[in-house]
Amino acid sequence: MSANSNSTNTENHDWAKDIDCKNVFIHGYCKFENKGCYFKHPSDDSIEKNKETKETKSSAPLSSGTEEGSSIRKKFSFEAPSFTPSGSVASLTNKFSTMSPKLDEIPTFVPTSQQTPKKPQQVSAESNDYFAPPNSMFTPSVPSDNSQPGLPLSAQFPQHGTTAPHNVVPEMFYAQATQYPLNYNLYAPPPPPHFNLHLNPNERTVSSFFIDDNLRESLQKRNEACLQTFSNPSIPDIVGVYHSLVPLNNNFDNNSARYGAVSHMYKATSNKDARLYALRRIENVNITDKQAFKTIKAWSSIENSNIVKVHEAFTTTVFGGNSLVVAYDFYGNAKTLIEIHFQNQPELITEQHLWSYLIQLVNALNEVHDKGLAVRSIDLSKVIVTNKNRIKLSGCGIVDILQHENTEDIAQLQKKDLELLAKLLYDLSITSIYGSVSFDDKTQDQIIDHLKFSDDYKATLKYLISADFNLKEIQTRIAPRLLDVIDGLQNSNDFIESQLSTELENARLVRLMSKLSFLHGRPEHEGDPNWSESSANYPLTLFVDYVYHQVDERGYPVVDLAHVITCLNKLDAGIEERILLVSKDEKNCIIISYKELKTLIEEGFNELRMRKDI
Ligand SMILES: Nc1ncnc2c1ncn2[C@@H]1O[C@H](COP(=O)(O)OP(=O)(O)OP(=O)(O)O)[C@@H](O)[C@H]1O
Repeated sequence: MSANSNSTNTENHDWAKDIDCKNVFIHGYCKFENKGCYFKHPSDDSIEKNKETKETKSSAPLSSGTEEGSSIRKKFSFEAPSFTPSGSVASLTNKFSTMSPKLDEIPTFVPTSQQTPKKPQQVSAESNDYFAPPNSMFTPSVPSDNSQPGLPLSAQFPQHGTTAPHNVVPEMFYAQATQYPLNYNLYAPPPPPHFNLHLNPNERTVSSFFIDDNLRESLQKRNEACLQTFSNPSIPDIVGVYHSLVPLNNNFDNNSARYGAVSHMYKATSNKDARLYALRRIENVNITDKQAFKTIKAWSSIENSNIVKVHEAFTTTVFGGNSLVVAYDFYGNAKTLIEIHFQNQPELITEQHLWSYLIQLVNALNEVHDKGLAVRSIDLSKVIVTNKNRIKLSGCGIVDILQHENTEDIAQLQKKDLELLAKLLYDLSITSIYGSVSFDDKTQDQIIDHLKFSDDYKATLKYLISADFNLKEIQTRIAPRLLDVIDGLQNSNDFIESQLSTELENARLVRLMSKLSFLHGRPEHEGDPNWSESSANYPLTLFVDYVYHQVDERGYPVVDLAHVITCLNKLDAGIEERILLVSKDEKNCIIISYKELKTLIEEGFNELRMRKDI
């Protein structure tokens, strides 16, 4: 019964004639119209019009090809830019139409996967009509400056976590819902800290059982970089004892010639020990004198945490023309200081960074100079960052080979190292005031005065650029700061160790779960008296139900990871605690300790392994 029609005919209802009928608003029509409802109804004409519109909308599928579909998508593209099931677009549209539809007129929601797949159109950066299947890695984006035609594949195709170039045909992503290695972007980030549950001291969240998200992501990226493969006819299959070369240069400016010749970096696998190595190749160098390699032995004997270890150097013609190749330790996903602090999304340089870099570089130089060598290539592009704030000199030994005829005194070369160190620190420091201070007509000392760092740091930097310092003196100067760096390193070490210990537990549990899975539910155990309800092994079946198959009082599955992990931990430890195991039909009931269960598993698993020998 319409609320609107409750009034009697004797009353004057003129006051209602300009007020829209709520039935039309709620149901789309008023069944009391012309039957006593005094409120305003839309004219018959407009109802017909609306009906027609609704029918067209619900019958025409909103495919990417229809004009209507694309106009609707454009209209709402800022709300749902990536993936909008057509049904929900239609219902949104209906919501915005003058007249709301009846419930049964709202088009049914059809998930995209059930529709006949349509060939996606070429995506252009100008268009907002993105197609991004759920779980895909494809994120439409404005092209990155690096994406140029003609570049090697690795440069053109997005790495995980980076944006895709705009001219990618999404077809290839269409078929790739699942990929290996995993797309770590699919891991949901933890909620903001203020959403965290207030836990009692004895309670833990599920994430606390596993490795920290950021650490896991960075390790995965590193593994992914190690597993990366590349195939291109321009790269030889085998170089010396190395094969499976993958170019590492993100910078395709072949004119950059820091060694006076064009250089390339590759990841490669050694045929000798199957380990990964970083090969630096210098193009077009003709070295015939064996004496050129005389320092390589000394370089390869250096083992320092701030120097990338040198392994060997040789010349080759497999790239076409003469090339010098030097093999180094490989660090997955390492970035140069330029890449970290000047490119893409540059990391802001803080005083903490600068002290830490200075201390690490002094450590590296100390070792090199003690061995009677000089680095001769300290440059922002020749220092790699292998972990947070952890840097290493990456191009050692090359200049010695390329300039073997240079007869300069080693003391002179070592002094130049110090100048290069000072220049590197100065270049990094002044980036913090780029744009805010004009460098014209200013001496380096005056520019340093503008830095927003501590007086201590500014004084040290001025001392470094005075070009009149030696390594021992600088070591004394930076000594007080060493404690901060050591503190940071120890904290990071403790953190990583604690994370490692959580993974250690997981590995233990995986072993245990594997043993359980080997035993439980084996088809050949069906009808086997050793696994019947009266057998000694029966508690294992009940235990698996107890751990994984519990239901709550309403019959819903209990999905409680904490329960699973607690039970498995107790089982692995084989403690004396006893549990009550009840069969599904509640007819059997067993009280058993974790210790006894553990013995059953061990015996069952050993028996399984022995079976083939019998
Ligand atoms: N030992 C290594 N292990 C892993 N990656 C490395 C190693 N040495 C360098 N890289 C990486 O290889 C890439 C190219 O290094 P390279 O030194 O050629 O830098 P660049 O900026 O291209 O220098 P240049 O302009 O001299 O070519 C960088 O991303 C760098 O982080």
